[in-house]
Amino acid sequence: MSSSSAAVPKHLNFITGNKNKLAEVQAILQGVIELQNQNVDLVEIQGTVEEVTKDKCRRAAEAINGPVLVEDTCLCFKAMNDLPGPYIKWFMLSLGPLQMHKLLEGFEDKSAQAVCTFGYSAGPGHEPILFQGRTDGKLVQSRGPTVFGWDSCFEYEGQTYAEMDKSEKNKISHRGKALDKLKEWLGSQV
Ligand SMILES: O=P(O)(O)OP(=O)(O)OP(=O)(O)OC[C@H]1O[C@@H](n2cnc3c(O)ncnc32)[C@H](O)[C@@H]1O
Ligand SMILES: [Mg+2]
Repeated sequence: MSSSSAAVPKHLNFITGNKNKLAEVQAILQGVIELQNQNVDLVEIQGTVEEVTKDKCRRAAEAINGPVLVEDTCLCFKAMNDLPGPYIKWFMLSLGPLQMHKLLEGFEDKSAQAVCTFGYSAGPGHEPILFQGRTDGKLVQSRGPTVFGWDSCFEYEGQTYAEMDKSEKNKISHRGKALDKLKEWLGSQV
């Protein structure tokens, strides 16, 4: 039997191999809930971001045999009907942040949307619950430190994510917005 209902967790076990993601999630959830981390290499299927995150969450719950939090991040270009979306990681690995803007060179519309989807499962057999945040911006030539993924080529209100202070990014970011929803859910559980 599959169920999403479960008591509110005392801590969250965030399964990710991405240190930069982990650092942001730790900063945003500080003082809200205790965060643990395990790095499990999870297969990521093809599909919509919701399908990818749910599947990732189920696999993580089975691998750990317990409650898990996972997250999948997309970068969607309007001119490309939302591609690369969940496949942005492979474009990042292949092009890197310095060449990413070339993807939209032939298009006038540089609009991009960053999408972050967290999935929480209370354990194997428990249906994942999703929390999603979206931030609109545009794809630009890299500006700022190239520390985290495509931060230096995603511009939001005149600044790239990489040019912002971390705390500033976390306030308006796709991840910050998704975690606002997770916090609201945690607060609503008794
Ligand atoms: O283990 P997981 O959590 O899956 O970590 P990952 O690095 O594989 O992450 P994703 O599958 O979600 O792929 C998203 C890609 O986008 C990058 N990314 C994620 N969040 C980002 C952010 O806030 N700013 C810039 N790049 C980001 C990340 O480095 C990946 O290349
Ligand atoms: Mg991944």
